[in-house]
Amino acid sequence: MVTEIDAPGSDDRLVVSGAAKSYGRPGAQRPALADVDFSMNRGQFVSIIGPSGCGKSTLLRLMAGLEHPDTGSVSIFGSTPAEASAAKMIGFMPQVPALLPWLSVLENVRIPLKVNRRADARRRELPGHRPPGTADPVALLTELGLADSVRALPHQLSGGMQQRVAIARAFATQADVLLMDEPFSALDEFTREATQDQLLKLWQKLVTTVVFVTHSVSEAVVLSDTVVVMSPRPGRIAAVVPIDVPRPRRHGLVEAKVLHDYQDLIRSKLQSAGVSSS
Ligand SMILES: Nc1ncnc2c1ncn2[C@@H]1O[C@H](COP(=O)(O)OP(=O)(O)OP(=O)(O)O)[C@@H](O)[C@H]1O
Repeated sequence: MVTEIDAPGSDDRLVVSGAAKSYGRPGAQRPALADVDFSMNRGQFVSIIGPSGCGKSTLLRLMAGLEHPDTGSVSIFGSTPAEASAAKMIGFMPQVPALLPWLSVLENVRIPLKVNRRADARRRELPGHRPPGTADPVALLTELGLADSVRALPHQLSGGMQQRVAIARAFATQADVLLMDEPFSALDEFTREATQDQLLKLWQKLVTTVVFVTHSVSEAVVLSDTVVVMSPRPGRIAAVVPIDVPRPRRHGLVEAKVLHDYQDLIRSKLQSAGVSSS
């Protein structure tokens, strides 16, 4: 059964159906993911939360086409992850910013724009794609508060600033879906909250679909339309929690209380799934 995260729509959904994945040599394989089903609509911000080792990154890699499920399938708006990846429909943001140290901030953001024409042509041929396009790197960096740092080298920036450069780079190609693997886990709380706000502003402005892996219950609640709770290894979808709170979510005591209630709900779902603490 596919867990619907929102109302169904034709090719405008990202769908994972019955995906299972094991690692290890034949005869000694250990399952990492078992029978994962869900679907989400274009433009949603969905977070995946679960205990360490439950397969969150594996699931993201299946969506990115970096690995293949042993059984089941993944559809990115009607295309396979391999097709979507070749057509640059997918942006991937890892835990570490992975900036090229010899290039300036601006040059780092421009890297994915040196996309060959073949990728643009492929994107036009696929169903459910956005028209190939780019966001202006300087405008993105300005939006992220880095207008004065465009000529700086990565080592001259703080960790939070480097992560913002990586966000700008991820948004630069206007990918249809951004897959983000714990991008803020190394940031201090203050920087993390500021960076979350900036990510949300760009997400709303550029109308991108985001799948965001995190260990943080509060981060998942404040960012997401829907939080997907995974059980311990082998990972399954234990619960899908829509966060029905208007945006922006940071202001006002009433909203803060609602957000805390959602955090409690997700913690209880994690406990029911067999996670001892979060
Ligand atoms: N390439 C691999 N080879 C062998 N085992 C792997 C490989 N990749 C992941 N695993 C195992 O699969 C399981 C799921 O890993 P994964 O990194 O997806 O979990 P995770 O939920 O993202 O963990 P964390 O929250 O700690 O980052 C883990 O037990 C991990 O050791």
